[in-house]
Amino acid sequence: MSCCTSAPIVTQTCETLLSKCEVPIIDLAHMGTERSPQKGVVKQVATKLVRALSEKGLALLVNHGIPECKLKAAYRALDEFSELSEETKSKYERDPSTNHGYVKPGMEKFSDEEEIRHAYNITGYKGALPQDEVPGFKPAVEELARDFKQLSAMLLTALAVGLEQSPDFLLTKHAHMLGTGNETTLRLLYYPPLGAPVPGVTRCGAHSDYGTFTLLAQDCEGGLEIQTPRGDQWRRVGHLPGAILVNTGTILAKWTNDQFPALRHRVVVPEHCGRGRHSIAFFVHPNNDIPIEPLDIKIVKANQESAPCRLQKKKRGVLTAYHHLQRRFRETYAS
Ligand SMILES: O=C(O)CCC(=O)C(=O)O
Ligand SMILES: [Fe+2]
Repeated sequence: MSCCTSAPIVTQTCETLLSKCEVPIIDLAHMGTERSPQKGVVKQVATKLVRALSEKGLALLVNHGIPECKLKAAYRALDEFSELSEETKSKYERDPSTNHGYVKPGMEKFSDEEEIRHAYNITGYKGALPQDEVPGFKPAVEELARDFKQLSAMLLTALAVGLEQSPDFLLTKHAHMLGTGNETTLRLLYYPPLGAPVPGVTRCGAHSDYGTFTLLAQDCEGGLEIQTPRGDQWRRVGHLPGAILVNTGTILAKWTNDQFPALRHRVVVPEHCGRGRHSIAFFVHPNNDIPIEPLDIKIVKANQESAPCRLQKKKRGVLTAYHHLQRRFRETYAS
C-alpha cells in the first residue's frame, strides 16, 4: 500500500480551508454512547454541529472514536482487491438492486471527464465480499461499518438536539442503518497514482452527496475540493491527520429547506506526482419509506432570528428516501 511515510514529501504551498482556519473543528471527546450519552457534552456538540453545517456545510470531527489502524486496514484491503484480475473483480461487481459491490473505474461518472477510481460499496443487504481472495477484507469492513454506524447515531442525536427536537427525532428516521430498508453505505475508495494531471482525466467529478450526511476519512494525498456556496470558487479542504470530515447531503438540505447546504465537492489529481489516494465514505441515509420534504422545525442560527423550515405547503408527489436515491443513481451510473 502506498503510505504517507515512505514517499518524498512534497511541500504544500497551496492554501487550504484548513490552513486558513475556515473549517470548523468539532471535538467529540466524552460524548458517551448511544445508550448512555453525556447530555451536557451532546448539547455542546449539537450547537457546534448546527452552526458548522448551516454556515459552512462541513466540519472536521476529532476524537470520534474510530482508530486510524482500522482505516488503514480497510485501505490495504481495497488495495489488495484492486490488484486482482479483472475476471475475479467482476465476480463482485455492484448489484444495481442493492448498490452493494465493486464499482470499477469509469462505471460511475459525475462529470464529462474520465474518472479513475476503484470503489467498493458495502450495504446492509449482505452482498458478497472477497473473503477467499482478500482474507482481511471482511473483518476490516465489518468493524469499520459498526464504528461508523455508532458515530452516525451520536451525530444524529446531537443534530436533533441542535435542531431543538427530541434526541431521537432523527435517529428514528434512520432506525435501520445498514439493515434492510435503509440505503446507508460504507464505501472504500482507491484512486491509483496517475503521475501528473492528464487532460480530460480526474478522480471524482463535482457532485453533492445524496443522503442525510456523509462521513469521510482520507489519507494524506489530498485533492478533495469543495465549491463555495456562491458557486464561484473551488477550495482545497486540506488534511487534518486522524480527523473525519462530515458534510451535508441533499436529504438534510431538503429537510432544512437548504438552510444546511449540500456542498458540491470533487477530487482532483495532485499537481505533483501523487502516490494514490485512499478514502472511506460512510453515506448516512434515512429508512427508505421516509418522505423527503421540509421538516416542521425551526433552525436557530447564531445572531439571527430562528427561521421556520416549513415554508411551503405539503406538495403532492413528495419523494421517499428510496426514490430520491434511485433517481440520483440513474444520473451517475453507466448501464
Ligand atoms: O474520495 C473522496 O474523498 C470523495 C468521494 C466522494 O465524494 C463520494 O464518493 O461521494
Ligand atoms: Fe461525495
